[in-house]
Amino acid sequence: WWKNKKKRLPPGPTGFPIFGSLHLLGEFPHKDLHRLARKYGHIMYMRLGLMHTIVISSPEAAELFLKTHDLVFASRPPHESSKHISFGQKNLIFSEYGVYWRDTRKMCTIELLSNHKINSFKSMRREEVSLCVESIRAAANNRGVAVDLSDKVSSLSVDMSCRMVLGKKYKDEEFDERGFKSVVREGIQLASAPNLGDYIPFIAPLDLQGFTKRMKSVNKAFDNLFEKIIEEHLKPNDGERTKDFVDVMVGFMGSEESEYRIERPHIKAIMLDMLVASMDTSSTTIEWALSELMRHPKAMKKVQKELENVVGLDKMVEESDLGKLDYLNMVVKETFRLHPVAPLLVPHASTEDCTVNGYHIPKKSRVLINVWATGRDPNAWTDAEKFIPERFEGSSVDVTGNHFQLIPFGSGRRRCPGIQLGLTVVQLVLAQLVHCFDWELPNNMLPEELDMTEEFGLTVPRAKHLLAIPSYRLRKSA
Ligand code: HEM
Repeated sequence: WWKNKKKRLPPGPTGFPIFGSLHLLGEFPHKDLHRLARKYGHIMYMRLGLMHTIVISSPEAAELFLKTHDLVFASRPPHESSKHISFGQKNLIFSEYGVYWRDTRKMCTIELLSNHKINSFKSMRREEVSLCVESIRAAANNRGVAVDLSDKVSSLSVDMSCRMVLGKKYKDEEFDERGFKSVVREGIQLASAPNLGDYIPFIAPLDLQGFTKRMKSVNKAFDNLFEKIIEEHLKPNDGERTKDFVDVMVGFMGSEESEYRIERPHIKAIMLDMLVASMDTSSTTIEWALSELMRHPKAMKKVQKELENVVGLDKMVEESDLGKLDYLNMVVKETFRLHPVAPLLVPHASTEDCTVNGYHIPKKSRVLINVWATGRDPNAWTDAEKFIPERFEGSSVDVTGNHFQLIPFGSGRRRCPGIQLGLTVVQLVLAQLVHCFDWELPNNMLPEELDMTEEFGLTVPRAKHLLAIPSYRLRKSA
């Protein structure tokens, strides 16, 4: 402590013994940290519990941590929920920087998330999106009745993720008496709830919040399902089935790598990663994009006009159309800017002492990159609080991690490996829902009256479900 004090840590609030500054974080930590950064600066130090925590709040600072010193900050801190839910933190998302992380990431990137693999699921996506459109079209026959769009989009996303990762859709009753979606939700909720054990490790075994018991129960439910699925995948494939993620991973089972051997717990942890990482991220973004379009009818009309010109009212959108939908892509970028799915990314951790911008950053610091703040930085964005997709007209700024004012997928070594898949799903579903239907808010609600309150979690969705009244707009033959 004395040594660190002499070495000039970044500025930040002084906390209490043991708890540090945990009391400063409320319901929306990204907003609290944004407020604190305005006072203390874009590289801020605070102690959360016993943990050194560095909070980054500007594009320039993010570049220093994710590019200039990327290697030092490419690890993850220990995480209670990954330990208990994700098979001993053997997952990719939370694994420490090292050989295991590098090899599993390579396997996922090449074997599971490559363009070739993503394309092999194109017809599955078309089928599932069509089913969703059909169910909304049926609802549209009851003129004037609102559908729960949040629910529709979330179910679509769950079904697509299950088919891609596990090979088929799982009905709630095939899982556990609690049902598949509710156990996934419970897992996600537990993973994002502030767990005192993460901040004050020596009290973790006391399980004062009762989280560990619930996490073990969630793990048990997944374990049973995943064991069944692995067994099914070990049987010879009759050639009818498209090779899914589990097929690929089962192929690696038992393989001896230099420092570890891939066994069932590793595979189960990565299966869970892929499900969680693909389910809520895409649906949350689609939900926010639809909400913004409903609040901005001119932008909605502009997207529909573009779709009319590029696709036409005689047919639905195909994935091959997506590259031609310039304005739709600007809407997606603007949505990521204002509503990043993971506003603090996933915590990074430093593997050694490091000096950044003259500040001492101790080894094993947690680093939180506040992309909710960088997306609103007034030095990088004009009228930063306003939804203006046109700001991207003629701009080279994209979301892939090269422009630090917009990094909803992170940047550097720990950048999201599912960007291509995530973007495809978001663009396709959004385009289809806006192309096939006109949307009206219920109860004569004015666009500006739509509640945009967030709910903080592992992802940050709308607090209240988005309800809207559809009317089918394609020609009857479509
Ligand atoms: C809209 C969609 C998505 C968004 C916004 C998103 C965002 C993110 C973010 C912010 C991170 C953390 C980056 C960091 O720590 O610096 C991440 C990591 C990750 N994402 Fe995504 N993601 C999306 C879709 C997906 C999909 C579809 C998959 C795969 C099926 C996926 C798999 C992963 C994995 C495995 C990691 C951990 C990478 C590592 O730690 O090395 N993501 N994602």
